[in-house]
Amino acid sequence: MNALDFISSKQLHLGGIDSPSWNLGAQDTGNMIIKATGGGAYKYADILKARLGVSLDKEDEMNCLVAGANFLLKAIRHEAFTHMEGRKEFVQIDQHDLFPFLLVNIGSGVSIIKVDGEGKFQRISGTNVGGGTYWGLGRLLTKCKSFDELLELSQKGDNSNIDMLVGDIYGGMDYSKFGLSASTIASSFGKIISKSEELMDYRPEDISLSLLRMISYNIGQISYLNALRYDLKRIFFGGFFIRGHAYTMDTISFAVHFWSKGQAQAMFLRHEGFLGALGAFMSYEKHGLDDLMAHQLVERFPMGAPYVGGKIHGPPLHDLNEKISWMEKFIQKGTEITAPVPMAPPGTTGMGGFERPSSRGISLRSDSSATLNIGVLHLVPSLEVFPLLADPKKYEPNTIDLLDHSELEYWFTVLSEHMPDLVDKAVASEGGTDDAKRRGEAFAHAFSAHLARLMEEPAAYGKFGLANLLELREECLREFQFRDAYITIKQRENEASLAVLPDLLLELDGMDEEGRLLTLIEGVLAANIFDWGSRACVDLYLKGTIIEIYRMSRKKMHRPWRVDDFDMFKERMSRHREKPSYKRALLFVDNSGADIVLGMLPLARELLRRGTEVILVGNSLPALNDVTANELPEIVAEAAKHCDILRKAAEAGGLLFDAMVDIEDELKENVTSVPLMVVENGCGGPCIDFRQVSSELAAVAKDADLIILEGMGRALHTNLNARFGCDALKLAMVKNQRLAEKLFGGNIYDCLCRFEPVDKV
Ligand SMILES: CC(C)(COP(=O)(O)O)[C@@H](O)C(=O)NCCC(=O)O
Ligand SMILES: [Mn+2]
Repeated sequence: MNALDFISSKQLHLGGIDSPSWNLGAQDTGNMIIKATGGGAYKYADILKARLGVSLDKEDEMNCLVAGANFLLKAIRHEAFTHMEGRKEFVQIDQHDLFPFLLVNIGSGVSIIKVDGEGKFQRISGTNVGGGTYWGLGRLLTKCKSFDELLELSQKGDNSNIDMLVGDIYGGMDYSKFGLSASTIASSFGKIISKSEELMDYRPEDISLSLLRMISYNIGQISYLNALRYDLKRIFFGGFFIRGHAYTMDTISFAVHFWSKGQAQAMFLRHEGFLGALGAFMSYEKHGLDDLMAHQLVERFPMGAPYVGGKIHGPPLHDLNEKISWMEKFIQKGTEITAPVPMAPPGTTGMGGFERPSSRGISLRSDSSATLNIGVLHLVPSLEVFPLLADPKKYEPNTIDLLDHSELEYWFTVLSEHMPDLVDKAVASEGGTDDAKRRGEAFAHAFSAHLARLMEEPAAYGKFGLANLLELREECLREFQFRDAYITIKQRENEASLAVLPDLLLELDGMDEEGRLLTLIEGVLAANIFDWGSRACVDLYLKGTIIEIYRMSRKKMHRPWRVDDFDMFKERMSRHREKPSYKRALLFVDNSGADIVLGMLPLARELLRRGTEVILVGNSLPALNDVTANELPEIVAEAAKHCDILRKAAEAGGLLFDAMVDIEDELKENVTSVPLMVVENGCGGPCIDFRQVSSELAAVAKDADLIILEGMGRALHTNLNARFGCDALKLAMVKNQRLAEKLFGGNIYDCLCRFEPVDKV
């Protein structure tokens, strides 16, 4: 009822109060049909019609379940995971090798479905002993008021008080001939028959645990036997009974593992609670979602649910303050529900039965109470897999695995400590108004709540690497309408760097080719120090001007660098004297200011001078002080004022169309240069995931034979281990002590110049 009031008050069924139908005041819902499935589609049809005027179009439950599962497994990265002894491990299913599989839906009863393809499935078996049995018997035998309460209770139980164990029969010994340990359950609830106690004499915790184990093992066993019948290796479990409950998943996994002797694997789905609803949604005709691919979907984790694509769906709010206070309440709520569920002290779960599935600590808690781990899927049809990845299936962008708790803890601290400075910059970027301050505070709350959630459960958002975490921070800023937190800093640094560019170019032009190439690479590495995302660098900026820091950084460029493939690169660059070494180079640029102006642009100029087409690849959206693709043409235009090579190339690449009004006619006629172009990468964070890049980038990449990745985000945090189908040069200064130690046994400010030719030089 509350939900209906809520929907109706905000007219959500009409698309929200800011939809055109709301503005027109015409709330004609006469023809509005919503696809629905399951028992609820029957139960709530009348009331939905009466309250909202919406009719339900009922879809077959089994069809929907299968369609939902197929969609998730094909379209969502790392949708499936295993859960053994409290450890969640994500599994990447190859969408071309998905079928056949067994889908076990555990609702009140259990359906066991063999899925052979899209719309091709068979209900091969089932059992009437399911979630309803657990809840029904549990309610009778304990005083629990809810299913979740019953589950929570089981975590504090000891089933050896209820179940008859092998050890009870054999005087505490194993029945080793059949591999049955003393703690194996011989008979669920069997111990009760030999005692005279009444129900009230048994602990509800123990009863709940025995029940849960009895039912979960039974389902696991029946499922495995069915998998065996059809020679299926993969079993996916879903349905109301599981609802992300770690202990239930462990028990089922254990049963499948035990009976199959490790041959079959129980898997679970991150979004399993949505199978039916998704399937019903998929049944709309012509929604164009049939051929969705994982690379076109971006999962985001907004904290302020009412912000969707910058629009606010919520009660009629009059000004931003109201939105923020609403949001703050929501965030408050979000933080509360991330508080860990109190756990039973270790050892009290004296489990018998199959060897005790030992879930570790807080991972026993149910995910179902935490709403923050469900992302919002954004369809971005223009995203594509980068065509130059050597093997997209093997590609893993993140170098650091945040599922490693010590890593997560470290980065949690780094990002938390960086928050005050980031909020300062963000607030200043929006004029430092009271409104900006409030949003700054709300942003800090939201991002902290995400961090807390992940600390509590590292796998809460699926397979989440450092790149995702850094992007999440940018998404949070955008969610609170900070368009570009470092805009002023970026502009200031661009100006200062452009002012000294002519001198640098003059110096470079006085060098021979070999010396120049080295100076240029040194220049890129040195200028990569301008990184407002690094704590150490931000501290440095308090001590000197941009140019002073740049000079100091240049002076410290002693070779050999920590990773130093320069000679190999130099050799490759001078291989063909008569024709260009490379036809087309993609330069993945990083920071604004000296980094782009005094580092990457001069390197681009060198490549152009040697006859290589250059494409500068910039971020689609701002992230820290990274230069965006939008900002690049203006920077190039300014630089081109001091340099013929850049000017001609930029003209050839169509970059100077508006910017250069004062080009002389003779120059215009004499466009013989190879082009310099700019494309966006499709990213909104400081790293790059090559499984999802802009189609524009994918298109120009097809003819590229060199890629240069610059900066920590793009060449270290991500892609350090990535292999490409063309030559790759990875350039970065390591601006973090721990990372330098961990990756290279080195120190902060060490440099990486890694050259990875496809054919060895
Ligand atoms: C956010 C960054 C990846 C940006 O580095 P960049 O790509 O600009 O070289 C980097 O600054 C970083 O990892 N910072 C956090 C670690 C620290 O403050 O030491
Ligand atoms: Mn950067």
